[in-house]
Amino acid sequence: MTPNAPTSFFITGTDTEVGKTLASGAFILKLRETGIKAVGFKPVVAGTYIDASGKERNEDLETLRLASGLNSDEQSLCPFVLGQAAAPHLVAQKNGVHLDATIILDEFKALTAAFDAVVVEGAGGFLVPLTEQEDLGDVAQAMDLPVILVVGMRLGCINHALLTCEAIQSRQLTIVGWVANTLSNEMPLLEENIQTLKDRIFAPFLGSIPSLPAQLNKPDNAPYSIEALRFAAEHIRLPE
Ligand SMILES: Nc1ncnc2c1ncn2[C@@H]1O[C@H](COP(=O)(O)OP(=O)(O)OP(=O)(O)O)[C@@H](O)[C@H]1O
Ligand SMILES: C[C@H](N)[C@H](N)CCCCCC(=O)O
Ligand SMILES: [Mg+2]
Repeated sequence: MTPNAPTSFFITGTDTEVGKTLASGAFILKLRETGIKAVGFKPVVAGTYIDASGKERNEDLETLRLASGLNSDEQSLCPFVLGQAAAPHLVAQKNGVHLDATIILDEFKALTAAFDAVVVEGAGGFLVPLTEQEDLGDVAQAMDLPVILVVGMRLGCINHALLTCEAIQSRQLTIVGWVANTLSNEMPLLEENIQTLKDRIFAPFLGSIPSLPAQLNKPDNAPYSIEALRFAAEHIRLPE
C-alpha cells in the first residue's frame, strides 16, 4: 500500500444481492493482512434468521464480524437490525422505527475511534431510502468516505454501474475503485462486459471476483465462510 492510500471505505453496489458483503469481507481481510485493525459496519440491515443457539442474526453482520476477527456479540456493527428482508425504510415504517442518520453516524464515529479503519457496507444500491427525507447516499456523503463500487456482473449491470457512478459523483464523493463480481451464473460475454465498464468507469479497476467454487457457495441466510472471503480477497487489490 502507498503511504496515503485510503483505508476506510463506503462499499456500494449496482443493486442488492450483487456481492457487496463478499467484497466488503474480502477488503477487511486484505486490510487486516497489512496490519491495519479494520472493522465492518452496516448503517441498517433488513432480514434476520435464528442461529443454532436461538439468537436473531443477520448474515451480512456475521460475515463482517468474521472478517473483522470479532467474536459474536463483541461489538455492535449496525445500529438498526430489522427482521424482514425488504426495503429498509418500509420495514422500519411498519415497525415504528425511525432510521435516524444521526444515530448511524454516531455509531460509525465510535467505530472510527476504536479501530484503524472502517469498511461500511451499504444496503442495496446507492440511493436506497432511509426515511422520507434521507437516503444512504446522504449517509455516505456525511461519512465523507471514498467509495468502492461493486458491480454484480449480470445483464443490465453496465447501465446500473454508470448511473451509480453519476449518483456518487453528484454527492461530491470520490470513487477510489470498482470491483467486478461474477455471481453464481457467469454471464455471457463476461470479459467484454468488464472491458466496457473499464472504458467507461473513470476509477481504478480493483479486480474481478470469479464465481465461488461450489464448495464455497453459501445457502441464503447464512454468512460467508472465511474461505470464501479469502478466495475473493485473492482476486482484488486495495485502492492505492
Ligand atoms: N462471486 C460469487 N459467486 C457465487 N455466488 C455469489 C458471488 N457473489 C455473490 N454471490 C451470491 O449472491 C448472493 C448475494 O451476495 P451478497 O449477499 O454478497 O450481496 P449484497 O450486495 O451484499 O446484498 P445486500 O444488498 O443484501 O447486502 C449471495 O447468496 C451469494 O452467495
Ligand atoms: C433486504 C435486502 N437484502 C437489502 N438489504 C435491502 C435492499 C433494499 C432495496 C430497495 C430498492 O432499491 O428497491
Ligand atoms: Mg450485503
